[in-house]
Amino acid sequence: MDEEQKSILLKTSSRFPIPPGVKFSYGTAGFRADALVLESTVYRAGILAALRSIKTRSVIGLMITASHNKISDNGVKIADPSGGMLTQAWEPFADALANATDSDCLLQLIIEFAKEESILIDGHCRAEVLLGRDTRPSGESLLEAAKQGINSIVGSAAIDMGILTTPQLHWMVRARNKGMKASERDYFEQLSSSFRCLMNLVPGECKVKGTDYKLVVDGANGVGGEKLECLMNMLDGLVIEVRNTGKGGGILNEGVGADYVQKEKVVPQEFGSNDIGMRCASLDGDADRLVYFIVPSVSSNNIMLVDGDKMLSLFALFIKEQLSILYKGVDENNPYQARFGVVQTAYANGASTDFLKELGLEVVLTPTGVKFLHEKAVEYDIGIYFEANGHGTILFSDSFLCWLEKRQNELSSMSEGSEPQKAALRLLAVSKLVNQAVGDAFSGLLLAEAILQTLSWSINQWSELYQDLPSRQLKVKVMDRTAVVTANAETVVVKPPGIQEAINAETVKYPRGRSFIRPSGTEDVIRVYAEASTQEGADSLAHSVGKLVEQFLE
Ligand SMILES: CC(=O)N[C@H]1[C@@H](OP(=O)(O)O)O[C@H](CO)[C@@H](O)[C@@H]1O
Ligand SMILES: [Mg+2]
Repeated sequence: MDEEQKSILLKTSSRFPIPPGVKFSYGTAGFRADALVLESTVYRAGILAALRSIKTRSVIGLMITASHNKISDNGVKIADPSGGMLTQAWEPFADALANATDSDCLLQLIIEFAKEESILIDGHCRAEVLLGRDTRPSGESLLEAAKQGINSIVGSAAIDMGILTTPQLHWMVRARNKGMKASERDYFEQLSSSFRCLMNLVPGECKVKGTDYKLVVDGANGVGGEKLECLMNMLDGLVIEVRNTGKGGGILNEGVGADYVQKEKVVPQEFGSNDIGMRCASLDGDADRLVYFIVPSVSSNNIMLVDGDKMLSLFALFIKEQLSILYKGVDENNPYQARFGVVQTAYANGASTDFLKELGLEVVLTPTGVKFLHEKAVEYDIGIYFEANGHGTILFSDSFLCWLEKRQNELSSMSEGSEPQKAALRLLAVSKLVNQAVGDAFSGLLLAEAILQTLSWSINQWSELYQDLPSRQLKVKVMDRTAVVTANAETVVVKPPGIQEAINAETVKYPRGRSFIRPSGTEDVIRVYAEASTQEGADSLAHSVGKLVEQFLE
């Protein structure tokens, strides 16, 4: 590193001193904290993104968002060249950078890391970082900090893509690195044209018309509502009404949004008795999560939730069905045996896991956080992953897609319009509709809508795929959440000693009881999950385990 580069880093970093007494950690989904303490972190994440771009000789993404967190929080996460999350191998460097106490330490860290990773910071390797942010008011000044971080590595370009959903930015990074068109318009085009393709394949007798079949979407008062309004104007065969777009004065994630709806299981604001029985959906603050719900009656505020597990189940069922139709037309000696797998976390409702296994699917568990689920899902030809909260996607391997294209061409010349050919076309359309970089509420929504129409199902039929086991989630505030250490995809606590035995002793008291705890990676809390055969049982188990957390961690 030459002297000029060093002095630029020293000078710019001195403008972003780290706040005293805060420890930053690249958690489940990047750095998150009160926006007031984040400028130095975002500036440093900018440096990291530029270095990652030089190292990988690819375009990198930097997204400023705190998703479902409250509006005063913000956060930053990095998208790798594939469009997926930053490689976990760089997380310790991200932590070290964010916590470096002053400019000299920061410079030293960068020099050492660049040496270790053989990153040549000489101004000749050009770095390119795409920037996106959600609608949080703190986003603009944090964006400026990110730009300064990126620009402090000589030869780097920061490209502001404006206000975006998280999945849009990840999609753009992936598209750029694949040499494809990567504007927001291209993203909307890809989604709307693959949706059109699926809708054109809906059997004639299943086609529904008119506004009776309207979908009502809660936009969480965030970026998702605004962007969905753009997308829906490009869609045929689906009527969407968006509420909580953020324009009506509502506050981001306050009493609205997918996280609120899924965790509290109550009606979001602006929804009520007029919506009884309607198909409703809720996005989270950066539109990478989606859940569906129904308002069942006026008498209570409760909803009937169709969560990520049920979305996963619908998608898995549909894909399995299309594969079996497709294979019917394949030469027995030469079928492509697609490896089809499902990835969930410990938060998946036990009933969903049973359902998926009964379908004959391979189900694996990973720790919470898309980075873990995604990493596992890419091992399959078709890997579906979903968190119960509605974050997930379906990944297709290149080799399977290549075979599928070829097979589709054969089928169209041999038996145009046959069921196997339609199945091939549907699977190809799904691979384009579904964001291959990261979970995307818009992809999920359009796929769910297309499948419901193809099967001619109501949301009630979907919901009845299986009966959720009653569950409850709680958060417990403790002195030090890192005192809880888990293993086996977070299903067992190994520290503090003794707590797992105490949790077991509580759990056995409840029929179909299951409970686990883990430190949150996005909030300063310990999360408690409990499941049992009755709601009272789940509530009481969660409560008792919450008490254990207090006892063991005070
Ligand atoms: C129980 C739960 O919903 N946890 C969420 C939440 O992570 P925590 O580490 O639990 O705070 O935010 C993550 C990022 O959005 C998401 O991936 C994850 O599923
Ligand atoms: Mg989110």
